[in-house]
Amino acid sequence: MKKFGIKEFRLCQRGVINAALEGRDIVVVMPTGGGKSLTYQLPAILTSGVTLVISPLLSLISDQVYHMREIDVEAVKQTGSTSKSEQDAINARLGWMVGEGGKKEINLLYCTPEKISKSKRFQGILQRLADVKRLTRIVIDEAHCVSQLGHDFRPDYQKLHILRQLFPKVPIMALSATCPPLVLKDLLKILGLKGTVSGDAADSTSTVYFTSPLYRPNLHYQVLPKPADSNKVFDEMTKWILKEHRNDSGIVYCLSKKDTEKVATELRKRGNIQTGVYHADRTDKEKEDLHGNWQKGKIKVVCATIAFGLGIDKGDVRFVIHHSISKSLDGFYQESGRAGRDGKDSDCILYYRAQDASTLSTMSMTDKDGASKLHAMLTFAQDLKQCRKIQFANYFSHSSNLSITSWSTSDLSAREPCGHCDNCTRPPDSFQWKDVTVEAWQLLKIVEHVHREAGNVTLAQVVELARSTGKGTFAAGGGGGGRKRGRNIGGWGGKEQVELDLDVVCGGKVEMKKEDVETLLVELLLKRYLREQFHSTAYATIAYIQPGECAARLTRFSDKDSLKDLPDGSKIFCGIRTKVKVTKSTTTKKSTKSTAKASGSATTTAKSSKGKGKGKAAHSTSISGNDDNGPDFDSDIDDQEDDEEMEMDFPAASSKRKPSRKA
Ligand SMILES: Nc1ncnc2c1ncn2[C@@H]1O[C@H](COP(=O)(O)OP(=O)(O)OP(=O)(O)O)[C@@H](O)[C@H]1O
Repeated sequence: MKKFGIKEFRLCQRGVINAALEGRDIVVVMPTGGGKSLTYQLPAILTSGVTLVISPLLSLISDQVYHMREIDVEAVKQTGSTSKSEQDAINARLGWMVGEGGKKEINLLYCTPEKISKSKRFQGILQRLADVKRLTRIVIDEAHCVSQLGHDFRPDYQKLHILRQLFPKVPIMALSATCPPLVLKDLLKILGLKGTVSGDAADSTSTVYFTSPLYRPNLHYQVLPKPADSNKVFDEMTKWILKEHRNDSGIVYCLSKKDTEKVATELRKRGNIQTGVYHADRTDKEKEDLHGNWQKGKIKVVCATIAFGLGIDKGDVRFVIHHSISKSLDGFYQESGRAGRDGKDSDCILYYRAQDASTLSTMSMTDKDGASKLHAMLTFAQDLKQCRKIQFANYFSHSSNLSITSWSTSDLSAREPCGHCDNCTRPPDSFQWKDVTVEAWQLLKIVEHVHREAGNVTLAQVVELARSTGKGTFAAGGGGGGRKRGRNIGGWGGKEQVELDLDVVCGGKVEMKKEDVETLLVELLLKRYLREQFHSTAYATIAYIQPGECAARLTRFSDKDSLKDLPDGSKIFCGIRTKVKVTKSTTTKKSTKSTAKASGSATTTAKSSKGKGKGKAAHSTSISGNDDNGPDFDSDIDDQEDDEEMEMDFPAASSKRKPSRKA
């Protein structure tokens, strides 16, 4: 333990290590940063022979090998990018281990799944080691990747079923941070493992299953309002970092490659913060340099897309900021979970502006269950009342069938509030739980009217219309699907600017701040009073707002006054921020004031919607994989040529797929 610099075991580490030393098949599900690596690294140096570790990413493998060598553990890697001479040297050492030995034994042999499935030569070497009982155990990191039911399916992981066939006597250890019951069942089947028993009731043949609480009390969650003006966002982010984490390491997750560059530049410019950039278009050399400089502390804050992170072994990340919401709560949990892996207090900050919902929804529309996943993320971001821990627990117990008890710790049950997230510490007068039935009715009447006139409006345009004084206009004739659908003005595709008289349509202007109207619109989308209709042009995909299946519950009323008699259960309530928010410095346990105001415009990908209203208000998003504004789903997978066969690039996995280019 001294070698690894740790004083005591965490969570179920001791149990896993003992089971590994007994040569059992094991499945370990521990949260990100829980300390899974130690559970095979320690047994690897306590037993003779080689521990084979299969890992999905080259960067993760390099990181692990680097750290092991730093503490004098004999770790090597065999991937498609390992040079021929290095491979020969490693193979020679493995050959000695099969024979008399005599040279320094290899403890840990890291490789990619491709190396196993595609290199017969490598399989042959492992076979010889197994024959003489020198292949001590096989570790499969991120093991949920074997299952198509999980969110990170990798076809080459599925081919790992050959391990049990080739090496039936070598124990297998499958590690994951996210393994819902169905994925676990699939994983056991694919890897040829027997049914599971828990660590404390382990009979001698079953697979031993260890799981740890998913709740990490050292992570302090806050959702901060994202200002409309992107310069204000940069100002506030800079101030926050300098005040709370001046010399700490952190990550800022951004939606697009372009955003990562911009955020890095602005933080450097405004606060002299040592930033680095990571996304799929960076060269291997640039990525490697960044890793090195980040580990050494020369770079403090990495501004990155989600391509950065899986398996990054840096314990002292004191904060993770999301510049925009993630596409799912699963993604957000994983990304923010890269903070505080050393167990110390760390901050997870989400900058949220309701209008970002439009950007994200166009990006998620091609994903399987994209809309429902995004809705869960939005529900989390909009919620100003319920403890973040309880929200996570509820979400994961429903979406993944994970037992609610996964969120219990020895001193806190899953249903008890954490006491330190923004919602637990929010001063009661900083937000109002407001009856907004009248405003909701007004917005629905506007959307209904536009729809009836065969018009198309985006979320931003509804906000503009609702708050306009006098008469607003919208573009009709775009095939909005209403009664007057197909209205063709001035030839093919022509559109007519139609006036909307707020007094007539909904009894006047909506008396709410812009950002509150945005928030209410998202609330109405989440509650199915509104729905989104996607429209693809040659340049972008646009999310238009239309009446949803529940709209008639309110639109059946012809005037505001009739709403007064609605029972409370039929009214619409929404959490509205009322004044300057007090944020807590979770690391220093001090209180600090955020100057954030809940106003704002999307800083994301607004493109001209070509004739849809006035370009400024139209909110649309490109989902082209080549577009620099697009999301970044690359990962540093092993795609180098192997000694015998080409290790193919991973075909697009469900959640890592680059969205198809819209022609
Ligand atoms: N018992 C312990 N005490 C203190 N620190 C520990 C302990 N075990 C592990 N760590 C540290 O915790 C950090 C995270 O460990 P590790 O990389 O193994 O997490 P993980 O579970 O593999 O996470 P991920 O799912 O992100 O890969 C590392 O910096 C590691 O050194």
